[in-house]
Order: sequence, then structure tokens, then C-alpha cells
Amino acid sequence: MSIDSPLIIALDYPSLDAALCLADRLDPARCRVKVGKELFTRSGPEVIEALHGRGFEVFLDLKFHDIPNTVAGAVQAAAEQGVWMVNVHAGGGRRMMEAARERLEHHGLKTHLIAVTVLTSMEAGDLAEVGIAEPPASQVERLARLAQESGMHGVVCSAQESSRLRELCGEAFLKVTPGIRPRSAEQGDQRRVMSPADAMAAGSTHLVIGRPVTRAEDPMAALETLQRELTLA
Ligand SMILES: O=c1ccn([C@@H]2O[C@H](COP(=O)(O)O)[C@@H](O)[C@H]2O)c(=O)[nH]1
Repeated sequence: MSIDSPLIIALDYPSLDAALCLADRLDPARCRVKVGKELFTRSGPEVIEALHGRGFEVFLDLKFHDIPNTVAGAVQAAAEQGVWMVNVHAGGGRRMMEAARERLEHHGLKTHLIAVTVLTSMEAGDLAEVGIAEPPASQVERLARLAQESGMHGVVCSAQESSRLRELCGEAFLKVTPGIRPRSAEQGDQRRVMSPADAMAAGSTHLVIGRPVTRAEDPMAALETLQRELTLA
């Protein structure tokens, strides 16, 4: 199935049952779902099968970052499970990203392959502490350019960088943006945030939303409000 919605709901739950409990209330024609490190580490490939069985397109967000051969193998394993999207860290460098892309091409695997630039939880001080003097926006641009040259289909960035990346990398280059916060929502550990409507206006192609929906008192009502705000309802 191929859907138009930009929404990707992050199923950050500590068990398969909890994740499927929300998934069973979602409509796979109106959103995609994301499986991240916590859920995948607990449930393994079973969760992917269960979500596919319910008709969802799945973004497997494991942010691979290792030597090129290891990352290529991991990306191949993800793609062979039929996920819609998988990601690596752009900081792993050109050879790592190229090895991942070439492996998918070699096996005719059509999974979207994207690269994480700078985590949306990071701000300038965090980058400085790990030896990066550039502000987040410049580091994101540098890594997005490298990701595009290495054949990635897009990047994970914050929506604050989407409009600049639209100019730099073009409309078709995917800008998958977590750190989405409706105005009333708590920021939590996120630092480079934006509201859903502003993120779309800025050029994000996909919005990743976790806690504002999954931790809401009424997750389905929170999602409805979001869809109405984006005129997707
Ligand atoms: O830079 C990044 C990359 C990935 N994420 C993931 O997105 C969701 C966001 O969840 P919220 O609850 O809406 O904050 C989460 O799964 C992260 O692992 C990110 O936030 N930033």
C-alpha cells in the first residue's frame, strides 16, 4: 500500500502488546508507524511482521552507525523484512552510506534509505561538547549534502532546517522530521522543535510524532486534532 499522509507515529513502547494496542486503533491508510530501538530490542522482527500484517508501512529507525560492511548487512536485513524506510547515521561517512545504498541496489531492494544528520535533541552546546564548533544548522547542511552525494533518499533533520534543505537538496529529497510539538505539548528532551503545521510549511516531507500522541490521555483524540490542524482529517 502507498499512502499520502506525511504522518509517522513513533511506537516507542516497551512491549509488543503495548505497541500493537495503539496500532490497532490507527488507520494504516492515514499514517505510517515507526519502530525504534526500544521496541525492536524487546520484540525483534516479530513487531515488523505484526505491523505489516495490519497493513502498515514501517519505518525501522535503528540509526545504523558502524563500519561500511556491517551497516550494509544490517540495512539489507531490514530491507529484506520489507520495511518502507530504514536509516543510518550520516556521521558514519560517505563510504558507509555508499556501501548501504549499493547493497540495496545490488539486491534490487526498494526500501527508502535515509541518514540522520544532527539529532533533534541536540543544540549548539551539545555539539560543542563532542568537538563540533558549527551550529546545528550548518552541521545539518554539511551532513545533508554528504548524504545526498552518497545516494541517500533523504535525511532525518529538525523541521527548523527543512526550508534550507529544500533549497539546498531539492523538493524530492526526503526531510523526515522528529521533534514535532503541537503548541500545547511538552518539549521533553527535544531541543529543535516545531509545530506540525509550521513543519509542513517549512518543507518537511514527513513528520515523526511520538509522545504528543502516545502519551496523551486520549491518543486518538490527540491524533485527530493533529490531522485536523494539518487538514488531513
Ligand atoms: O533526530 C532524531 C531522530 C529520531 N528521533 C526519534 O523520533 C521519535 C520522536 O519522538 P517524540 O516522542 O515525538 O519526541 C523518537 O522515536 C526518537 O527516537 C528523534 O526524536 N530525533
